[in-house]
Amino acid sequence: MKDRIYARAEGPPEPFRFDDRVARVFPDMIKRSVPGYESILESIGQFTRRFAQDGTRCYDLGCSLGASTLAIRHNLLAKDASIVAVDNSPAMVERCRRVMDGDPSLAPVEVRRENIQDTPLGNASVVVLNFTLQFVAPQDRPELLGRIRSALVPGGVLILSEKIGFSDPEEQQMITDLHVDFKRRNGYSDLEIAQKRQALENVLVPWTAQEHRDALAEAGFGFVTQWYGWFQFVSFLAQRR
Ligand SMILES: Nc1ncnc2c1ncn2[C@@H]1O[C@H](C[S@+](CC[C@H]([NH3+])C(=O)[O-])CC(=O)[O-])[C@@H](O)[C@H]1O
Ligand SMILES: O=C(O)C(=O)Cc1ccccc1
Repeated sequence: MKDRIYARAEGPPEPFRFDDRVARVFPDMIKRSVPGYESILESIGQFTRRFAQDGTRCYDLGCSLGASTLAIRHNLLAKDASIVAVDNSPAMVERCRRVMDGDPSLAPVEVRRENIQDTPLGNASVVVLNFTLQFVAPQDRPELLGRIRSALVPGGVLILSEKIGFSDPEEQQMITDLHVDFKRRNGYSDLEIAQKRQALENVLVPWTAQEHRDALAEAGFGFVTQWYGWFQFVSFLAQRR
């Protein structure tokens, strides 16, 4: 279904929430808003093949409708491995469960409706935060990254995709303008783009790439690389050494 959530002017928009209205149009919304989204999913599958270990768990934190969960599931070659997908939005979790039930692959998946800040984590070889950490309050991010690092087995990885910010205002403006062009080309009107930007203010709080690197190092990840970047949408691969 097509995303028309911000198509009409109805006064100042409410803060963005992952409610039923968003869940219904989410695949269309994320594809038209995040450049390279589908390539990132493909790479999450590739990383799962390389890093998932026998007898461990893979976590998809902030799973929405389970697109990353399926990328993991379809590439989970490790023996006795299972998947835990977590999201705190009832509308997303309900739909995600249906997606998993309708998928024929055999790897066991548990979908939990929980806050990723208190969901239990352990014996993990692959953890995915695909555009989720950006919605956690910045002051709470270090603790979550520390818990993820502690839950990983040696050699285990975190795939962390985020919309980042830039400390140089000129760079921030240029990248924002290029992203607006991208959204326009994907059929969003200037009104839709402006209203969504307002709705996301103080809800999606971007860190800079350096803030991400510092927090990952502080959490104890021994290796970090930014393997993906298109405009302000980037992804890091961080490994427990
Ligand atoms: N504290 C939290 N606890 C649990 N869930 C949360 C929390 N905060 C946000 N969420 C959930 O994180 C998801 C973020 S969308 C992820 C896309 C997906 N990863 C994908 O690969 O398609 C990204 C985006 O919309 O830009 C939403 O479903 C929220 O309910
Ligand atoms: O649309 C945007 O401008 C974004 O930053 C990406 C996005 C995609 C889906 C939900 C929230 C934000």
